[in-house]
Amino acid sequence: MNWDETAPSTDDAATVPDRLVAADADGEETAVEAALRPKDLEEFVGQERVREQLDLVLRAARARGATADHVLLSGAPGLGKTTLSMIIAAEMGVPIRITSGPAIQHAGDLAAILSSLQEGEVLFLDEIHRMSRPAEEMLYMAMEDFRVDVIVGKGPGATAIPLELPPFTLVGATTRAGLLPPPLRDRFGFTGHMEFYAPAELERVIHRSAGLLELDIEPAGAAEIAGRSRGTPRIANRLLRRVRDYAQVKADGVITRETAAQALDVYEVDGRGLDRLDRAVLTALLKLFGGGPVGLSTLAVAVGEERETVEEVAEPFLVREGLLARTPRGRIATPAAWSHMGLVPPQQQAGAGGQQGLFGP
Ligand SMILES: Nc1ncnc2c1ncn2[C@@H]1O[C@H](COP(=O)(O)OP(=O)(O)OP(=O)(O)O)[C@@H](O)[C@H]1O
Repeated sequence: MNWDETAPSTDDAATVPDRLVAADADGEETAVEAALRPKDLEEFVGQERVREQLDLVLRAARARGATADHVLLSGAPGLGKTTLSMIIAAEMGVPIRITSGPAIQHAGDLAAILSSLQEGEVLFLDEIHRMSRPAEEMLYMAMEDFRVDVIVGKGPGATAIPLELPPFTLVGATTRAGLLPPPLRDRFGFTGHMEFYAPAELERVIHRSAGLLELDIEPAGAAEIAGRSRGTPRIANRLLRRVRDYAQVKADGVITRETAAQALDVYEVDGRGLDRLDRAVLTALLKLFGGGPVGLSTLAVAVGEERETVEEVAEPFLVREGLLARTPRGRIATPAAWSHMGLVPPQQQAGAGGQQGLFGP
């Protein structure tokens, strides 16, 4: 494998340092993650539809003795896009080159990578939606005709020198498929959308990782971690490692439901996967603003965080979980938010004659 660069795989979103439930990989995690990556489609947990479709695409290409079609993988961070790209290369028996959109600032950067690919090689382009425009245009031709025009010189004297490329498979990954220009999207032969994982699937991921790390884990312990992992294997693996530390220091090393729950309580990741920031946002919304509606800026000031942090780091998960809603009048808490935080909505406290809330009595 060949790493062209190791730029962080975050979007432009605000980040909170050392957040245990962040879906992006932190710098030191890469090596640990590499050890836990499934090596083939058989080992890859969940994503049944994408897996089945991809299996057909790869088998057919192998049977024809051809290079596999270009593949676009979309989905949130930490769901396994990089892992799947490595599996594609492994299944096809070819090497893989890994780079990312932000690392390719000039068309020349891309030309250098493309011209050094081996025949059949997989080029994994993470965050493909963040590539520069000239590089993107060069990629169109490379994907379609396995050829690029390298521009030599400047101004009226500039000439385009055509460069033949070996056939290769581009695997593009994006958190936002909608941001890709249609001409680029159309050049992929197969698009797979990665979904968040069901708790039972995360349990399988956790058992598999526990096996590789030689940990003693009970099924109920795995279920407890899975329930707090926000549908994301990367978070599940990270929580597992923290629980392992706790079990080693505070218990006899065995990961039971109790050990897992106690460990994750220490790390302030609650039963539903909310962390300190998520809970602070909900607490302010419920206790200070009666469940809303309240404007984002006001909510951010109340929590003592930047507006972007609340909007980009905390809110997406709270919205996904059905705990918070964004409305034109501001943020509101849902009934589920009140019950998750163990609080009673004001209209219920006031009894039947009390003020009618947004969700009725
Ligand atoms: N389906 C899966 N089965 C088992 N483990 C998985 C699966 N998907 C992801 N993982 C594990 O989760 C971790 C993160 O996966 P990966 O790096 O592939 O995510 P990603 O979608 O590429 O994230 P990013 O977009 O942030 O780069 C890896 O350690 C990998 O082992």
